[in-house]
Amino acid sequence: MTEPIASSTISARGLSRYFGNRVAVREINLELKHGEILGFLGPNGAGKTTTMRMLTGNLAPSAGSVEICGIDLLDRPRDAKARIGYLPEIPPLYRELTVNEYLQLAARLHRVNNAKIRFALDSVVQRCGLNDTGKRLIGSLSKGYQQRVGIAQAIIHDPDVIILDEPTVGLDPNQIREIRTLIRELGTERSVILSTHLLPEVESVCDRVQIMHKGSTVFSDSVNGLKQKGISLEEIFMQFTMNK
Ligand SMILES: Nc1ncnc2c1ncn2[C@@H]1O[C@H](COP(=O)(O)OP(=O)(O)OP(=O)(O)O)[C@@H](O)[C@H]1O
Repeated sequence: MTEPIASSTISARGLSRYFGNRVAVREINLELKHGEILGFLGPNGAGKTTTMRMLTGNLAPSAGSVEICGIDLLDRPRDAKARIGYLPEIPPLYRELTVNEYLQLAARLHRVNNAKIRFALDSVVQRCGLNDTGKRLIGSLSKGYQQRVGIAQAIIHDPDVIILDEPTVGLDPNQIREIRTLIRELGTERSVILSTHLLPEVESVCDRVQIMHKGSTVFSDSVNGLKQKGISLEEIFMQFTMNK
């Protein structure tokens, strides 16, 4: 089937999620284009992970819609999900597999054509700096390298949208820098949503920022726009999320 030409890679409208009577996410709108990196911020419990799980088709919304490259995620989940790569907060790694075994498995799960698996694997290994680790057990790798493997599984099927939930948590400053560089590279040709509690990370890597608080979007702007106004992200974050 010919896909519609979509200007947005990801577009969420009125996305809400209730757990029993409690509202975790309330009427979120979110839009991203090719080559944009969005910093997704909010205090603990704001609803970021719940939103990202809905955007990736891992949690059904109570209301609202999500389109990935113009494809409705609820109507055509398989086609829409083929265009999304997701690194959850706890990366879905199998410690007892080697890096190569795991990435081959990830490629199959993402339905990469058998004839293209070798190429896909070589390309993510190169891209994520995993050369020389192919035969090592994932459980024996440092946390930084495990995180690279987590990102590699998220991009092995060459998705248009990459969603990363706190990808630098627990890493040392050198590892953080390396992962940031990788995210910047990925963001030049795809759309990336980056959830993080590190505000300097957003200022250095992202084009736009969206802040959630108590389930709702409370702020959204371009990072350059903030810089031009001479306002730091920390001031904005505190203004919109403290004592409210
Ligand atoms: N499966 C669930 N059942 C009940 N409540 C849930 C469930 N998942 C999330 N919640 C609630 O939804 C709200 C939003 O949680 P969520 O994990 O999305 O926040 P978050 O912004 O990602 O937080 P953090 O920064 O701590 O990861 C919280 O009040 C949380 O307790």
